[in-house]
Amino acid sequence: MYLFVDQLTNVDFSYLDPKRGLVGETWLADFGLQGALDQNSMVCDFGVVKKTFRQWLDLTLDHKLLVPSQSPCLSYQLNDTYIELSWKSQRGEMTLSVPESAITLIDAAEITPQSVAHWCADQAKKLMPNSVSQLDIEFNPEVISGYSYHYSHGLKKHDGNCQRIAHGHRSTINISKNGIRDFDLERQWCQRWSDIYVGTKEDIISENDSQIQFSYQAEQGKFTLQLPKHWCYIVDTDTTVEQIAKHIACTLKQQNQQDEIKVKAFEGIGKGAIYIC
Ligand SMILES: Nc1nc2c(c(=O)[nH]1)N=C([C@H](O)[C@H](O)COP(=O)(O)OP(=O)(O)OP(=O)(O)O)CN2
Repeated sequence: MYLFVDQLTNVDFSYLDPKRGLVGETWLADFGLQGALDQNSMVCDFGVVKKTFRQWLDLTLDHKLLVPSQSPCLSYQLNDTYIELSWKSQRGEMTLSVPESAITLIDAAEITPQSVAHWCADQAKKLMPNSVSQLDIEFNPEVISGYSYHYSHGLKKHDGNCQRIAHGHRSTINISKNGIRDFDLERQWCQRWSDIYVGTKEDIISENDSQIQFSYQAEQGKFTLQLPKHWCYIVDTDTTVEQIAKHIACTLKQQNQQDEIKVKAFEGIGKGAIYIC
């Protein structure tokens, strides 16, 4: 018998890519289980399936940086409970030092929905009863009819995992001018923010013509990230979605002073903030 749970949860994370560098991403997770029926005539109780895999994905992928451990772009070392790594992509080089818990090493040459699903199914199969003979996982991006952008960031004041300096999202945005959706502005913003690191000015500890280094101490430890300047967009505030919506709206207002600008900024899927000015 085959049991499925579509869109069991979604995961928000960043990953290292050989061409794009640091990429913020959001995927929906579908699960499938092949197995014999138990004494309750079930392959496995839906409640158990959902709770088990949601918790496991929260611990393993959500708000983490996924690193393909077999990639030639990667070099890394573990120092006690910290990981230090360097990533040489076609777009430039990035270095990072973070608590080990902020990283998941995926045993693959590249991060793709398929490689991560394959790795996760291997790891998570043992969480199911022996009567389950096969676990299938599929990751898919949300179907977005308009434009979207991929961003990474870290919220040093967050008391949960959003404090990690390189986690991210794939998000859409709705921009209206005087009550009418302006798809051209949405396109422009999403092009500007494709594969961007949105950094907070006060977290910059050094900067030269080509590189920016961010560092902060948060509850989980010290986070340090050095990136090519052209991967970054710097704001004066924290990078919560509330501040992002406000920043985008105010920037567009400066260029369109006679108009009312409304920005509905998403953080991942189905949530975000609205700012009107
Ligand atoms: N009001 C806000 N709350 C939170 C923000 C924010 O910008 N404004 N941001 C975050 C983090 O950036 C985080 O990445 C959000 O992801 P999310 O998946 O929603 O995190 P949760 O753990 O809260 O939700 P789960 O569905 O359990 O993963 C956090 N909060």
